[in-house]
Amino acid sequence: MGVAVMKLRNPPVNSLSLECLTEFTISLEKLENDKSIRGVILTSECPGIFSAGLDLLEMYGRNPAHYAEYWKNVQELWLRLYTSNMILVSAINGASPAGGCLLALCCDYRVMADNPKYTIGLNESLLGIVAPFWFKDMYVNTIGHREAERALQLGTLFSPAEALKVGVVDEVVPEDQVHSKARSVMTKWLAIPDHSRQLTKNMMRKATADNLIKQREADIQNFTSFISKDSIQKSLHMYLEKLKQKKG
Ligand SMILES: CCCCCCCCCCCC/C=C/CC(=O)SCCNC(=O)CCNC(=O)[C@H](O)C(C)(C)COP(=O)(O)OP(=O)(O)OC[C@H]1O[C@@H](n2cnc3c(N)ncnc32)[C@H](O)[C@@H]1OP(=O)(O)O
Repeated sequence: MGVAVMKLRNPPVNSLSLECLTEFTISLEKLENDKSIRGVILTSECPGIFSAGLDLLEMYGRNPAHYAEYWKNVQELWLRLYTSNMILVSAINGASPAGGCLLALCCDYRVMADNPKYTIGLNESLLGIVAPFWFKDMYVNTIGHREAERALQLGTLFSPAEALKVGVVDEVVPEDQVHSKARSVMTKWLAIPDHSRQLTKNMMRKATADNLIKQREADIQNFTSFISKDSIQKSLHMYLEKLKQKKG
């Protein structure tokens, strides 16, 4: 039926390393250029984890040129996903913090597994960092200004039930039905003529995408100088240590 399934596989936690981001972008571009493909289901092959988000090791202890290169690729993937002409449905089968949530938010429809261990949200503030304006814009577009304002400041990671209530996801289903539900949602979306759906999607998303496109270079500079600060590097160090200690 012209649907591809993209399975994220970068063990152990599907963090979006530079290599993973690049591969993701290339795969997406190939699908976009393949006229037989009308929809993509985005999911994970890592048990219990959709994606741990951006790779912290790409943002910690590196040099400014590396940060700039990394951020350019993060922007590129986001622009491709957010403005894709294809129907994107995410089958969220695990934890989905920060950049993981960002991937899901780019989709046209989000189905999440009903497992309270899985959480989703833009938790950047918990790391001592700030979600960039285009992460924020997309959050506002999805859950509204008030909910986004609160969730961004608190760095809220929502359980599936909470995520459904606030609108971060569209549907929560038993874990063993996530993929079948994503397929049935896709079937419904495929019934809509592509040209009218694509024009409508473009109308809804263009202003948000353009907001980044017109200031990509400045955004890279902002990221690079922000992430290079000693205080921010210290916060990231502490967060990484906390992740290590969690293991005991
Ligand atoms: C007003 C002006 C301001 C200027 C603004 C400028 C804008 C710039 C701001 C910068 C914004 C940057 C945006 C960032 C977005 C992100 O995505 S940041 C990443 C956020 N991710 C997380 O917080 C997730 C952290 N991970 C977890 O919570 C857990 O690992 C998990 C729930 C995903 C899985 O748990 P579990 O299965 O128990 O595995 P762990 O033992 O915790 O982890 C295994 C292994 O993986 C490492 N790891 C985990 N996450 C990451 C990651 N994101 N990146 C790199 N590595 C990660 C973890 O440390 C373990 O490593 P070791 O085995 O100990 O080596």
